[in-house]
Amino acid sequence: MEDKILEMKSLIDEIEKHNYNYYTMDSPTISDAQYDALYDRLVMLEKEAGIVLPDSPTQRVGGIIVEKFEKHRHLSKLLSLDKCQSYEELRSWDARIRKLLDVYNSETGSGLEYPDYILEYKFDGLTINLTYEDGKLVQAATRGNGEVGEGILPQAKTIRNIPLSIPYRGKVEVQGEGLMPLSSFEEYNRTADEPLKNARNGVAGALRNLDPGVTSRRNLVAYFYNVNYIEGREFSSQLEMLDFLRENRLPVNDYTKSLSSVEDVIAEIEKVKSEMSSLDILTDGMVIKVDDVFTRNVLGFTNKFPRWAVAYKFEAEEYTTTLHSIDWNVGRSGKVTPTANLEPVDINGITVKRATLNNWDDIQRKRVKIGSRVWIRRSNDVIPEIMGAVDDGLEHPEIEKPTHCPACHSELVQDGVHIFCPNSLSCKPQLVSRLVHFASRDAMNIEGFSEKTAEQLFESLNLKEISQIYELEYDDLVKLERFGPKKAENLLKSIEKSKQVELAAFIYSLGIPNVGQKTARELATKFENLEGVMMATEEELVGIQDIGSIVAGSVMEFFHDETIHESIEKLLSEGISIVYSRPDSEESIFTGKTVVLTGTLETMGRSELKNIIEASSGKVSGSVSKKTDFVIVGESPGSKFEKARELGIRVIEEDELKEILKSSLGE
Ligand SMILES: NC(=O)c1ccc[n+]([C@@H]2O[C@H](COP(=O)([O-])OP(=O)(O)OC[C@H]3O[C@@H](n4cnc5c(N)ncnc54)[C@H](O)[C@@H]3O)[C@@H](O)[C@H]2O)c1
Ligand SMILES: [Zn+2]
Repeated sequence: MEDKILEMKSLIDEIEKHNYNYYTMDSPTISDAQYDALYDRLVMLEKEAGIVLPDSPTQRVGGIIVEKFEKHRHLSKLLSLDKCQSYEELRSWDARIRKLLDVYNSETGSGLEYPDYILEYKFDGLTINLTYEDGKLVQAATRGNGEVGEGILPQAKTIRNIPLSIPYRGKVEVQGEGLMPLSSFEEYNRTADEPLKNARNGVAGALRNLDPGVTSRRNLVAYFYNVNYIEGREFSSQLEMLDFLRENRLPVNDYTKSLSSVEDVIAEIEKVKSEMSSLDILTDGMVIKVDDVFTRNVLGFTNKFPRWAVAYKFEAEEYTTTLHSIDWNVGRSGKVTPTANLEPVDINGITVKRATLNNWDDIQRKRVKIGSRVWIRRSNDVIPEIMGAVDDGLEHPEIEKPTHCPACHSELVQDGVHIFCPNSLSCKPQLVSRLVHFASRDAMNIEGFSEKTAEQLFESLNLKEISQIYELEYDDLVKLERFGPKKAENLLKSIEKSKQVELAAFIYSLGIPNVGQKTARELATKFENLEGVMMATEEELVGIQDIGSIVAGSVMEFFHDETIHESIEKLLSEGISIVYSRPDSEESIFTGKTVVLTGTLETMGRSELKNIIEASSGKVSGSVSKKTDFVIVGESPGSKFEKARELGIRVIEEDELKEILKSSLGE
């Protein structure tokens, strides 16, 4: 008995910790199946011991409500659902209901019939409870702890199929589920700088985000399935309730099935199960509800679940396998990250041999060791993630934290939770992936520049700096292995072609940390020229829709670096010319004029200024003559400055230049 209570206490602590991670932080650290195993064990112990400790999670719904949201007390408690995972359990649930009704009938002398069941999808998203008053949407809330939820009205309003007003005038609360369609999820991840792990995290993170702009960009949908509270109206069945929802233009999923026995329910589940994977929304099972409301009232509730409904959960798409070893790899930014080598396991026809772990802290937190059995979750075709280790009671060797770079053996440095190889100048994987990124299709688009090519250039031609790509010569290339005259020529041609580049692609090619293609495009649209991006202030940056302080910080820090300025300058002097696609930015005071540059400008390189002037059809000339219209003067100018004064040519100093550029580029 003592032992049981001790185990219950430790399970309660552990489950509470997972509840917090799951419901409050939206970032579970173990799989649902693992969680359910802990939970079921606790339920079993409570049954065996006949004791329920006062703080047991089996007596409560949901998680902790965070302060940052306004609180909303639900007009009627939002419950969880009892669950079953096999048809056997489903049959006993049905038998229990029939027994309860038999007892009711014999005690009251009524002739209540065995119920019809309504089958619905079990949507796997985040519960939303909407409050309408006088036909107006006045609140939206999460389930929270069942009694009090978090007010997320501005966030919910971004969901396009939620009506802001309904015909029904009485006070009403309707319950449904917010979901991120898989198509939105894929679309989002295609361009996101920080991809979402799965659609469920996508919706929870979006609705519980203080910035409704974030919610809006995730393109969520919602489906409603319950009238939780209503004034001035009663329903006699679930079907009638669903009709009410539809009449009030609340989105109700097309799938609802009415069935008259548990065997019919099972047959129907078998049928829909096979079609589930083609749905655009996540479902993790089916919900079976007694249709008749009077019968529901007879059956009643436990403190956590209605007795008249149950969730049939599909087997989770989670698998276990053995972790053999960890590879540490160096990325473009020098970040050293772990990849696990696994005993191959088949997941829906795909053989999985490798999985990610985020960093060393993540390995510790998940208690993953060499030889552990680990849970992996397939997250929409990307390389699967390790969710945690199975506690098998065995001692396994720890995974060691690397101290030296696996590629160049430099001593590693820790920055926050990540470790980095500081040798950015000659650490091969860093350079190779930087070259590959630079040449990639969405960046400079140098056709035929593969990873293999980058490695060859690094190894055989000692190519260490990106600008050296533009100094490659036919004679160098042709003698490389796997290269012949044709291939050498083609590569040179595509290198030449890449010199005309759009601003967004050029920004992307620089590989600024946290700046993906999408952010690069936004920067290009906002600033319209490279100089603007390089000089951007924090205020200007965070003013852009999708840019927060982290990305803004990355951009500023990147351009703060003198060596970055030099390498950009080098690229431009190799003949890279940025195509400014905004047509009206071409008209400026330089249009049709001849300009001479002298001295050093603080804020931009010469080649860049030359590009800007040429983009507005101006000409840059090397010497001052009577034909010169302007002389732009920087720090320590040469004799051209004097000549300009002699000839009375208009001199533009840097401060004035900035003003001109700002106004001519339509700031
Ligand atoms: N991995 C973890 O750390 C962790 C932690 C806590 C919870 N969990 C997971 O969450 C589960 C428990 O969560 P829960 O209490 O939210 O229960 P649940 O998600 O299993 O089911 C109840 C909820 O289903 C929703 N639902 C979807 N479709 C519905 C429909 N058609 N009709 C009625 N309701 C519908 C409702 O919002 C309801 O509140 C656990 O079994 C576990 O899988 C995981
Ligand atoms: Zn290194």
